[in-house]
Amino acid sequence: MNLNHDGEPVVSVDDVTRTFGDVVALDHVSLDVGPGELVGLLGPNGAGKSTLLSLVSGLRRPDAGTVRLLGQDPTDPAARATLGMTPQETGLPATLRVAEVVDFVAGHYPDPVPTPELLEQFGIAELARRQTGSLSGGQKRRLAVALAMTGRPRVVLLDEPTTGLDVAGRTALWDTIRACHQAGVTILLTSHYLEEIQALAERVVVIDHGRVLADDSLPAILERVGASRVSYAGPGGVREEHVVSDSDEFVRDLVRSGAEFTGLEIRHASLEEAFTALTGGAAENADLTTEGVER
Ligand SMILES: Nc1ncnc2c1ncn2[C@@H]1O[C@H](COP(=O)(O)OP(=O)(O)OP(=O)(O)O)[C@@H](O)[C@H]1O
Repeated sequence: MNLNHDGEPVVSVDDVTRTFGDVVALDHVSLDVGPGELVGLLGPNGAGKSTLLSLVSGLRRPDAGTVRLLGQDPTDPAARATLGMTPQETGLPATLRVAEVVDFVAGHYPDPVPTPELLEQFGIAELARRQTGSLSGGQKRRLAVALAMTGRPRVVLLDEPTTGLDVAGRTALWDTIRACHQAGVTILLTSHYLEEIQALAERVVVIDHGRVLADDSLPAILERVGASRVSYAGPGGVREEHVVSDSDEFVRDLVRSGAEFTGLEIRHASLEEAFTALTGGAAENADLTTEGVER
Protein backbone atom coordinates (compact mmCIF):
# COMPACT_ATOMS: atom_id res chain seq x y z
CA MET A 1 0.00 0.00 0.00
CA ASN A 2 1.23 3.47 -0.81
CA LEU A 3 -0.95 5.94 1.01
CA ASN A 4 0.37 9.31 0.02
CA HIS A 5 2.47 9.11 -3.06
CA ASP A 6 2.24 8.52 -6.74
CA GLY A 7 4.97 6.99 -8.80
CA GLU A 8 7.27 4.04 -8.44
CA PRO A 9 7.64 2.58 -4.97
CA VAL A 10 11.02 3.12 -3.36
CA VAL A 11 10.79 -0.22 -1.58
CA SER A 12 8.77 -3.00 -3.13
CA VAL A 13 8.25 -6.35 -1.41
CA ASP A 14 6.08 -8.70 -3.41
CA ASP A 15 4.73 -11.97 -2.00
CA VAL A 16 7.93 -12.68 -0.10
CA THR A 17 8.52 -15.79 1.98
CA ARG A 18 11.67 -16.42 3.99
CA THR A 19 12.31 -19.39 6.25
CA PHE A 20 15.11 -20.34 8.63
CA GLY A 21 14.92 -24.14 8.91
CA ASP A 22 11.45 -24.83 10.27
CA VAL A 23 10.80 -21.21 11.21
CA VAL A 24 8.74 -19.21 8.72
CA ALA A 25 10.07 -15.70 9.43
CA LEU A 26 8.10 -14.09 6.58
CA ASP A 27 5.01 -15.66 5.08
CA HIS A 28 3.83 -14.20 1.75
CA VAL A 29 4.53 -10.59 2.72
CA SER A 30 3.79 -7.77 0.29
CA LEU A 31 4.58 -4.14 1.02
CA ASP A 32 5.25 -1.07 -1.12
CA VAL A 33 6.77 2.06 0.34
CA GLY A 34 6.43 5.27 -1.68
CA PRO A 35 8.94 8.13 -1.97
CA GLY A 36 9.22 10.16 1.22
CA GLU A 37 7.04 7.91 3.36
CA LEU A 38 7.92 7.24 7.01
CA VAL A 39 6.64 3.77 7.80
CA GLY A 40 6.69 2.17 11.25
CA LEU A 41 6.97 -1.62 11.48
CA LEU A 42 5.38 -2.88 14.65
CA GLY A 43 5.28 -6.44 15.90
CA PRO A 44 6.10 -8.64 18.86
CA ASN A 45 9.50 -10.32 19.30
CA GLY A 46 10.22 -12.73 16.48
CA ALA A 47 7.47 -11.30 14.24
CA GLY A 48 9.80 -10.97 11.24
CA LYS A 49 10.61 -7.24 11.25
CA SER A 50 14.41 -7.54 11.18
CA THR A 51 14.20 -10.29 8.59
CA LEU A 52 12.16 -7.95 6.38
CA LEU A 53 14.76 -5.19 6.76
CA SER A 54 17.56 -7.66 5.99
CA LEU A 55 15.85 -8.53 2.69
CA VAL A 56 15.27 -4.87 1.77
CA SER A 57 18.92 -4.10 2.50
CA GLY A 58 20.12 -7.03 0.42
CA LEU A 59 21.79 -8.81 3.35
CA ARG A 60 19.56 -11.82 2.72
CA ARG A 61 17.58 -13.14 -0.22
CA PRO A 62 13.95 -14.26 -0.08
CA ASP A 63 13.13 -17.95 -0.61
CA ALA A 64 10.21 -16.85 -2.80
CA GLY A 65 8.86 -13.55 -4.06
CA THR A 66 10.76 -10.42 -5.05
CA VAL A 67 12.28 -7.44 -3.27
CA ARG A 68 13.20 -4.22 -5.07
CA LEU A 69 14.99 -1.13 -3.85
CA LEU A 70 14.37 1.80 -6.21
CA GLY A 71 13.53 -0.74 -8.86
CA GLN A 72 16.80 -2.67 -8.44
CA ASP A 73 17.80 -5.91 -6.79
CA PRO A 74 19.07 -4.86 -3.32
CA THR A 75 21.71 -7.61 -3.34
CA ASP A 76 23.38 -5.58 -6.11
CA PRO A 77 25.85 -3.21 -4.37
CA ALA A 78 24.97 -0.42 -6.84
CA ALA A 79 21.38 -0.45 -5.57
CA ARG A 80 22.60 -0.02 -2.00
CA ALA A 81 24.48 3.22 -2.74
CA THR A 82 21.18 4.99 -2.05
CA LEU A 83 20.59 3.15 1.22
CA GLY A 84 21.45 3.97 4.83
CA MET A 85 20.89 1.47 7.61
CA THR A 86 21.17 1.17 11.37
CA PRO A 87 20.92 -2.49 12.34
CA GLN A 88 19.58 -3.59 15.72
CA GLU A 89 23.07 -4.42 16.92
CA THR A 90 25.95 -2.33 15.71
CA GLY A 91 29.61 -3.23 15.99
CA LEU A 92 31.85 -0.18 16.09
CA PRO A 93 35.66 -0.54 15.93
CA ALA A 94 36.47 0.18 19.59
CA THR A 95 39.87 1.81 19.11
CA LEU A 96 38.86 4.23 16.35
CA ARG A 97 37.75 7.74 17.22
CA VAL A 98 34.20 8.83 16.44
CA ALA A 99 35.26 11.18 13.62
CA GLU A 100 37.52 8.47 12.15
CA VAL A 101 34.62 6.00 11.97
CA VAL A 102 32.44 8.60 10.24
CA ASP A 103 35.26 9.47 7.82
CA PHE A 104 35.72 5.76 7.07
CA VAL A 105 32.04 5.26 6.26
CA ALA A 106 31.91 8.57 4.34
CA GLY A 107 34.72 7.28 2.11
CA HIS A 108 32.27 4.78 0.59
CA TYR A 109 29.94 7.48 -0.76
CA PRO A 110 30.36 9.97 -3.61
CA ASP A 111 28.91 13.00 -1.78
CA PRO A 112 28.89 12.39 1.98
CA VAL A 113 27.73 14.87 4.60
CA PRO A 114 30.90 16.56 5.96
CA THR A 115 31.86 14.81 9.22
CA PRO A 116 31.65 17.91 11.51
CA GLU A 117 28.21 18.76 10.08
CA LEU A 118 26.93 15.21 10.64
CA LEU A 119 28.24 15.05 14.20
CA GLU A 120 26.66 18.44 14.95
CA GLN A 121 23.35 17.28 13.49
CA PHE A 122 23.30 14.26 15.81
CA GLY A 123 24.47 16.15 18.90
CA ILE A 124 27.75 14.24 19.20
CA ALA A 125 30.21 16.88 17.99
CA GLU A 126 31.91 17.00 21.39
CA LEU A 127 32.62 13.27 21.11
CA ALA A 128 34.50 13.57 17.79
CA ARG A 129 37.90 12.67 19.29
CA ARG A 130 36.67 9.95 21.66
CA GLN A 131 37.43 6.30 20.89
CA THR A 132 34.13 4.54 20.21
CA GLY A 133 34.98 1.89 22.83
CA SER A 134 34.65 4.56 25.51
CA LEU A 135 31.17 5.74 24.47
CA SER A 136 28.05 5.01 26.50
CA GLY A 137 25.38 2.75 24.98
CA GLY A 138 23.22 5.77 24.09
CA GLN A 139 26.13 7.64 22.50
CA LYS A 140 26.99 4.55 20.41
CA ARG A 141 23.37 4.35 19.29
CA ARG A 142 23.38 7.98 18.16
CA LEU A 143 26.59 7.41 16.24
CA ALA A 144 25.10 4.30 14.64
CA VAL A 145 22.09 6.26 13.38
CA ALA A 146 24.35 9.10 12.21
CA LEU A 147 26.35 6.58 10.15
CA ALA A 148 23.15 5.59 8.33
CA MET A 149 22.78 9.20 7.15
CA THR A 150 26.42 9.76 6.12
CA GLY A 151 25.96 9.09 2.42
CA ARG A 152 22.86 11.33 1.99
CA PRO A 153 20.68 8.24 1.45
CA ARG A 154 17.31 8.28 -0.28
CA VAL A 155 16.14 5.32 1.79
CA VAL A 156 16.91 4.66 5.45
CA LEU A 157 16.20 1.48 7.42
CA LEU A 158 16.30 1.93 11.19
CA ASP A 159 15.98 -1.22 13.32
CA GLU A 160 15.02 -0.08 16.83
CA PRO A 161 16.97 3.19 16.47
CA THR A 162 16.46 4.54 19.98
CA THR A 163 16.68 1.39 22.10
CA GLY A 164 18.84 2.16 25.13
CA LEU A 165 18.54 5.93 24.82
CA ASP A 166 17.32 8.08 27.70
CA VAL A 167 14.27 10.31 27.23
CA ALA A 168 16.28 13.36 26.13
CA GLY A 169 18.39 11.29 23.73
CA ARG A 170 15.32 9.66 22.27
CA THR A 171 13.42 12.89 21.63
CA ALA A 172 16.58 14.47 20.15
CA LEU A 173 16.95 11.53 17.77
CA TRP A 174 13.25 11.74 16.86
CA ASP A 175 13.83 15.38 15.82
CA THR A 176 16.71 14.29 13.61
CA ILE A 177 14.67 11.47 12.07
CA ARG A 178 11.80 13.93 11.43
CA ALA A 179 14.22 16.37 9.79
CA CYS A 180 15.45 13.61 7.45
CA HIS A 181 11.85 12.72 6.64
CA GLN A 182 11.02 16.36 5.92
CA ALA A 183 14.03 16.51 3.62
CA GLY A 184 12.34 13.78 1.56
CA VAL A 185 14.15 10.67 2.76
CA THR A 186 12.07 7.48 2.75
CA ILE A 187 12.28 5.85 6.17
CA LEU A 188 11.32 2.38 7.35
CA LEU A 189 11.73 1.89 11.09
CA THR A 190 11.00 -0.75 13.68
CA SER A 191 10.49 -0.03 17.33
CA HIS A 192 9.29 -1.57 20.55
CA TYR A 193 8.32 1.87 21.78
CA LEU A 194 4.72 2.44 20.77
CA GLU A 195 5.13 6.16 21.46
CA GLU A 196 7.97 6.19 18.97
CA ILE A 197 5.77 4.76 16.22
CA GLN A 198 2.93 7.07 17.25
CA ALA A 199 5.25 10.11 17.31
CA LEU A 200 7.03 9.45 14.02
CA ALA A 201 5.18 7.17 11.64
CA GLU A 202 2.52 8.35 9.23
CA ARG A 203 1.83 4.77 8.25
CA VAL A 204 1.95 1.68 10.45
CA VAL A 205 2.51 -1.90 9.34
CA VAL A 206 1.68 -4.47 12.02
CA ILE A 207 3.46 -7.81 11.57
CA ASP A 208 3.04 -11.00 13.57
CA HIS A 209 4.19 -14.55 12.83
CA GLY A 210 5.65 -13.35 9.53
CA ARG A 211 2.36 -11.97 8.22
CA VAL A 212 1.12 -8.43 7.70
CA LEU A 213 -1.90 -8.01 9.98
CA ALA A 214 -2.56 -4.35 9.24
CA ASP A 215 -1.12 -1.71 6.93
CA ASP A 216 -2.69 1.70 7.16
CA SER A 217 -2.35 5.30 8.27
CA LEU A 218 -1.89 5.77 12.00
CA PRO A 219 -5.39 7.30 12.50
CA ALA A 220 -6.96 4.46 10.49
CA ILE A 221 -5.17 1.85 12.61
CA LEU A 222 -6.39 3.57 15.78
CA GLU A 223 -9.90 3.78 14.36
CA ARG A 224 -9.96 0.02 13.84
CA VAL A 225 -10.22 -0.45 17.56
CA GLY A 226 -13.22 1.82 17.44
CA ALA A 227 -13.57 2.40 21.14
CA SER A 228 -13.18 5.64 23.08
CA ARG A 229 -12.97 6.14 26.82
CA VAL A 230 -15.21 8.86 28.20
CA SER A 231 -14.69 9.87 31.80
CA TYR A 232 -16.12 12.62 34.00
CA ALA A 233 -16.78 13.44 37.64
CA GLY A 234 -20.41 12.92 38.60
CA PRO A 235 -22.26 14.27 41.62
CA GLY A 236 -20.03 14.20 44.70
CA GLY A 237 -16.95 14.30 42.49
CA VAL A 238 -16.89 10.53 41.94
CA ARG A 239 -15.16 9.81 38.65
CA GLU A 240 -16.83 7.49 36.19
CA GLU A 241 -15.34 5.94 33.04
CA HIS A 242 -17.24 4.44 30.11
CA VAL A 243 -15.85 2.59 27.11
CA VAL A 244 -18.11 3.50 24.17
CA SER A 245 -18.10 3.06 20.42
CA ASP A 246 -19.53 6.54 19.66
CA SER A 247 -18.28 9.16 22.12
CA ASP A 248 -20.21 12.02 20.40
CA GLU A 249 -23.50 10.21 20.85
CA PHE A 250 -22.63 9.30 24.45
CA VAL A 251 -21.88 12.94 25.34
CA ARG A 252 -25.07 14.18 23.62
CA ASP A 253 -27.11 11.67 25.65
CA LEU A 254 -25.29 12.67 28.83
CA VAL A 255 -26.07 16.36 28.30
CA ARG A 256 -29.70 15.61 27.35
CA SER A 257 -30.15 13.54 30.51
CA GLY A 258 -29.48 16.69 32.57
CA ALA A 259 -26.96 14.82 34.73
CA GLU A 260 -24.42 16.96 36.53
CA PHE A 261 -20.83 16.37 35.49
CA THR A 262 -17.49 18.14 35.43
CA GLY A 263 -14.04 17.41 34.02
CA LEU A 264 -15.22 15.59 30.89
CA GLU A 265 -12.37 13.73 29.16
CA ILE A 266 -12.52 11.74 25.95
CA ARG A 267 -9.60 9.53 25.05
CA HIS A 268 -9.43 7.60 21.83
CA ALA A 269 -7.91 4.14 21.71
CA SER A 270 -4.14 4.18 22.05
CA LEU A 271 -1.80 2.42 19.66
CA GLU A 272 -1.15 -0.08 22.44
CA GLU A 273 -4.85 -0.94 22.59
CA ALA A 274 -4.99 -1.19 18.79
CA PHE A 275 -1.90 -3.38 18.72
CA THR A 276 -3.24 -5.68 21.43
CA ALA A 277 -6.54 -6.01 19.57
CA LEU A 278 -4.78 -6.74 16.26
CA THR A 279 -2.30 -9.28 17.57
CA GLY A 280 -4.70 -11.01 19.93
CA GLY A 281 -2.91 -9.92 23.08
CA ALA A 282 0.64 -10.30 21.82
CA ALA A 283 1.43 -6.79 23.06
CA GLU A 284 1.34 -8.06 26.61
CA ASN A 285 4.26 -10.41 25.91
CA ALA A 286 5.96 -8.34 23.29
CA ASP A 287 8.48 -6.35 25.25
CA LEU A 288 6.63 -3.31 24.03
CA THR A 289 6.70 -0.32 26.26
CA THR A 290 4.71 2.82 26.71
CA GLU A 291 6.50 3.88 29.84
CA GLY A 292 9.16 6.47 30.39
CA VAL A 293 8.83 8.16 27.03
CA GLU A 294 7.74 11.76 26.64
CA ARG A 295 6.27 12.95 23.40
N1 LIG B 1 19.61 -16.36 11.25
C1 LIG B 1 18.53 -16.96 11.75
N2 LIG B 1 18.53 -18.29 11.99
C2 LIG B 1 17.44 -18.92 12.49
N3 LIG B 1 16.28 -18.28 12.79
C3 LIG B 1 16.23 -16.97 12.58
C4 LIG B 1 17.35 -16.24 12.05
N4 LIG B 1 16.99 -14.93 11.94
C5 LIG B 1 15.71 -14.85 12.38
N5 LIG B 1 15.26 -16.07 12.76
C6 LIG B 1 13.91 -16.39 13.28
O1 LIG B 1 12.97 -15.77 12.41
C7 LIG B 1 11.90 -15.23 13.17
C8 LIG B 1 11.78 -13.74 12.88
O2 LIG B 1 12.91 -13.07 13.45
P1 LIG B 1 13.16 -11.51 13.33
O3 LIG B 1 14.51 -11.24 13.90
O4 LIG B 1 12.90 -11.08 11.94
O5 LIG B 1 12.02 -10.93 14.29
P2 LIG B 1 11.78 -9.44 14.81
O6 LIG B 1 10.37 -9.10 14.51
O7 LIG B 1 12.83 -8.53 14.28
O8 LIG B 1 11.95 -9.66 16.38
P3 LIG B 1 12.54 -8.67 17.53
O9 LIG B 1 11.49 -7.65 17.79
O10 LIG B 1 12.72 -9.62 18.67
O11 LIG B 1 13.82 -8.09 17.02
C9 LIG B 1 12.20 -15.55 14.63
O12 LIG B 1 11.50 -16.71 14.98
C10 LIG B 1 13.69 -15.77 14.64
O13 LIG B 1 14.08 -16.64 15.68
